Amino acid sequence: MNMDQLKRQAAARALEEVRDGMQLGLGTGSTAKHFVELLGERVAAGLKVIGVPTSEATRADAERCGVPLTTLDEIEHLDITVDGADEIDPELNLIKGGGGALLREKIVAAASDRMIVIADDTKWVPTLGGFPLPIEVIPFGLGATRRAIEKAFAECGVSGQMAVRKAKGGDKDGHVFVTDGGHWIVDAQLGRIVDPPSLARALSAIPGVVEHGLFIGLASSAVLAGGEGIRVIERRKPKGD
Ligand SMILES: O=C(CO)[C@H](O)[C@H](O)COP(=O)(O)O
Repeated sequence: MNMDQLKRQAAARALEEVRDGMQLGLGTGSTAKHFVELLGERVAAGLKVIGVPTSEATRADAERCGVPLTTLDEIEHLDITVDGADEIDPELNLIKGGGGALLREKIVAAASDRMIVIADDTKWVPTLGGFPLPIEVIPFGLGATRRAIEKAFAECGVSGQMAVRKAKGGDKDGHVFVTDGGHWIVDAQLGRIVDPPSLARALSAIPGVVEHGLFIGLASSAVLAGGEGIRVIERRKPKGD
């Protein structure tokens, strides 16, 4: 089974948790796209749900698949968000933002009763940090923000190269990548993040940082698809801890 088939399997398993009448957060990325497509098939067969997309790309996919959409201004809470991840550790802390949608993804996950992470099992790691940590920043004063980020890294026992993300492919190829919110992303190659909650707090305190890709205490469960089948890992602590 190839990687794409594994991603679709994980998405199909998460879909089993969806019930009639649910309000859903719809994640971003190639795995979440499978979920949106499979959800669209169920909607066509009569399932009544409504979704909040975490990016303009997911909005377009959901519209194409016939999934009705709303916003967090129109509804008060979400039952489940289903989203992918770039890395997942045994505490179900995540690195997200490889697709650049981390800000909306975090807002939507935080507004949900449950966040189900779907992934192929290569995303499961003992310690976060192999994947470059995306940090969404305001372009104004970027030099000062980068220095503050470096200081936060040093205080949290990590270090590594930072690079402003560039768009790959399409008509924006090679230009600075701009998020749906109009911000930039700095990717930090940290290697090993010894204390993700401390680093998350330190980065959140920097004025020029809009959001970062450390999702701490947000995921309720992870559905991991691999060559030997599907593993579902439940978070032990309550959401938010
Ligand atoms: O965080 C994300 C987008 O901002 C994605 O969920 C993450 O990058 C995983 O993507 P994929 O399912 O394509 O591997």
